[in-house]
Amino acid sequence: MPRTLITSAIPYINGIKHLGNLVGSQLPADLYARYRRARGDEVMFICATDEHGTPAELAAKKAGKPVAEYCAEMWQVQKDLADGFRLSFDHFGRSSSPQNHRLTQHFAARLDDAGLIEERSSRQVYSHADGRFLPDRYVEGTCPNCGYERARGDQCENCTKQLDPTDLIEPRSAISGSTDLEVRETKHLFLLQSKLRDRLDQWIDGQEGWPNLTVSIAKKWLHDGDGLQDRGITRDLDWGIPVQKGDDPWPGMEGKVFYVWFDAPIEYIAGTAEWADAHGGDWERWWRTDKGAGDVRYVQFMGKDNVPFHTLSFPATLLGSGEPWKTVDYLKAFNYLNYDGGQFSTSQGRGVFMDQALSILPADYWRWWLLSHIPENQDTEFTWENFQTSVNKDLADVLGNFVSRVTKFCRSKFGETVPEHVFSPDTNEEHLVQSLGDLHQTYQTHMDNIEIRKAAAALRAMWVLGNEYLQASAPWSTIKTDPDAAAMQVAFALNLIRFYGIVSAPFIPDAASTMLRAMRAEGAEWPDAERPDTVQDALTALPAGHAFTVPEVMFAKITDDQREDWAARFAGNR
Ligand SMILES: Nc1ncnc2c1ncn2[C@@H]1O[C@H](COP(=O)(O)OP(=O)(O)OP(=O)(O)O)[C@@H](O)[C@H]1O
Ligand SMILES: [Zn+2]
Repeated sequence: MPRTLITSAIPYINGIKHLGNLVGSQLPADLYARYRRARGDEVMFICATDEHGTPAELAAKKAGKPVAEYCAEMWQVQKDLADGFRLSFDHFGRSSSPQNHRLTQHFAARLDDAGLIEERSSRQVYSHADGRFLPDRYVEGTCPNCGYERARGDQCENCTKQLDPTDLIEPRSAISGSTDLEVRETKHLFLLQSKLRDRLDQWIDGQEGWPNLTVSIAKKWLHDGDGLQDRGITRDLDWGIPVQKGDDPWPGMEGKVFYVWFDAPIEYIAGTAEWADAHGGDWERWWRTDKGAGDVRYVQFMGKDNVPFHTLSFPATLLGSGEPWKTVDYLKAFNYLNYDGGQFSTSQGRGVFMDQALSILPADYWRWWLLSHIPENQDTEFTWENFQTSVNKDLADVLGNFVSRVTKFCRSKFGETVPEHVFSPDTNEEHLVQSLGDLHQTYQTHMDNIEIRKAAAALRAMWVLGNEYLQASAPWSTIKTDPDAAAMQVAFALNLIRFYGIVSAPFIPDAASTMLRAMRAEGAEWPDAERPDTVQDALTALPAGHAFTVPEVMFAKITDDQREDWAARFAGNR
């Protein structure tokens, strides 16, 4: 059985995620996980909260809670919202887990043994007004690379360059805004990424079929300017993974913790170990090529700003350890989703957030719009008009309407079972089988290649075919002259609902299970487009006499009043 390991960039703990975060990482990862499971793979789908670092400390302080307590609560909030969006993680872990402590300290020890860690006195920004060292992202200033004025000390979000706070022009404290900053000496561990540059370069060259966005970002930071820089991997903070060499103390590093970007990706592995401890499985067969992970295909999902960490920093940790760890096989990165003429922003509370979205509409409405408009090749924008149009057209008019018409018509004329009929395909049926077969093949290929917008377009086109078939065959007229033909048409259309229930499930899992439940066809298997006669077989799967029910309305249309109300309610900042 093929085995697929899937990870989504892990969401930071300090607040509820917006729809941009969702569509840039967790949601497409879920789409793919659901698809691979439907295709019969053994799947391990891991996500977690990213809990360390100053923003968590500050958010806890603001909430008046100890940071550990705050993180535990926010983990639950994020977990519940993930469930609400039907994100089918095998495990939703926490980067603060004991498993991650152990693994992070283990990797640091291995890297040190390999001569890839060096203790350096570094100069760090101390803020007199705040009475503390300022970690990277709490120093803001102008990017030396592109001139963006709100660059953070760890990275410029405008040009994606990884920065050190001391690189910034006109630095200021992001906590207090104070410019009364002083650079002080403090000792830190550095990962000698520069020594790994050639190995990383070869490793990237050895990858087949990586998307352009991924390769170009990686190559840029590998070669531009001075090339890949050594990276400080420790911080003067309280909340984090204590710096240790495996189980042993690290002399001189007392009181320091690992930098959040060092421990966060290791949580992909630790999250699998958490899963194993909770469920009694073996995590190493997913992660160690010497322990059975040789046949695993590992796919990562993330927004573009995370690409350097996943193509360079995390692989540096894995390769540098000298141990046979599984590295990523395919890395799917996304551009940004913007919100109504501007950017989504967690800090400014701009946009629609996951809890708000679910408070106004069920998950499938959002999943469909987000996935069919995912910022795959360029940034895209959420507007309420566009959202209303897509939902009303694709989900209500096309798919929902088809299911409703077919099931209600059958109930009124033949009762709630597939009518007795002889399958004698006429031109309409032959056309449908042919066209649906072609589209299904296209759909499957795009899903295999993780071309999400193209896959959504093919799925939508398959739904449209159902309505076209109904219009062309017109069983409500046929029944007056040729009841046998009408019975066959209705039976055919009921089978189409079952087919839609199967193939739509990765995108709209709730509506898909409504369709399959209504057709009493739960557990129906994916029709493999590669097999001959797949569609024809699928469209004759429900035999005469098979009972069904008429489902509740699957999708309500969004009214103009609702659209205006929501646009007003979610304008401005949270
Ligand atoms: N507008 C966006 N569109 C698509 N993906 C995004 C967007 N903003 C962030 N992401 C991605 O969301 C994932 C989770 O992000 P994370 O929780 O770390 O928040 P973040 O990157 O700090 O975003 P923000 O600054 O808006 O809080 C990351 O993979 C990131 O690349
Ligand atoms: Zn920049």
